[in-house]
Amino acid sequence: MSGKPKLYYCYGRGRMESIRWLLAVAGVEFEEEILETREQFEALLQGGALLFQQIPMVEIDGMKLVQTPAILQYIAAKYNLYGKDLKERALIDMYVGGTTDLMNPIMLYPFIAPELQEAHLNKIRQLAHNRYFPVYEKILREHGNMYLVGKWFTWADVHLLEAILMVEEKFADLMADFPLLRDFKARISEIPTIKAFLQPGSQRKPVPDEKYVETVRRVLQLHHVT
Ligand SMILES: N[C@@H](CCC(=O)N[C@@H](CS)C(=O)NCC(=O)O)C(=O)O
Repeated sequence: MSGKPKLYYCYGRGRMESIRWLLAVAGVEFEEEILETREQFEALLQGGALLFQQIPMVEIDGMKLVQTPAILQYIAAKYNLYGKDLKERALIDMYVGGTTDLMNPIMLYPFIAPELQEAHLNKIRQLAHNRYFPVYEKILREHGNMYLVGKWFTWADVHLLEAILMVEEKFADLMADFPLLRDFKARISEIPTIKAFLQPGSQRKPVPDEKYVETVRRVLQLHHVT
């Protein structure tokens, strides 16, 4: 055992990507076991490693953690990215809740039936433009700080950056209406660990493609997601 956290997931973003982001931004090196076959997944199941028969799973500090929010909260708290007190923590949870609700339909998009994809994409655009991004723009304006919460960057900032990048990949023009979010993105992308994670060759995963979708379906035996 190397002592590094070990991440169990398919080769792709999905629910694991925010965990990769948070570890990378905290400057924590991690290993990955890439699941490509149903047999690998079943071996984990049979070994009792997956509490609810689901991934992501992360081995860290002698634990086998599942449930993405629990994993993220543990990492955020351990590496001082979870605010200075309970009130800051509540704000961080609330803001991460919003970015999660925006990222979930983007994460689901590659699994949507082709005839439903256009409507799904329109819905994502509406959510980003009319519901979530105006809120984060307002928070940055009113907080008057470089970051969303307190005086230092937190998990909420990391999650917002990930959400902005995911939305931009789908709608390159959308950020035009959100100048503070554009500034935020430019500033936070200069934080050294973030800059490194954004470079080619990092453990950041690419935009989902057909191969990723096929692998997830094979490993998880998922047939229909609509
Ligand atoms: N609430 C869980 C949901 C995990 C989840 O749905 N994982 C999917 C893959 S991303 C999975 O393992 N699906 C297989 C199944 O539910 O049987 C979390 O937040 O981690």
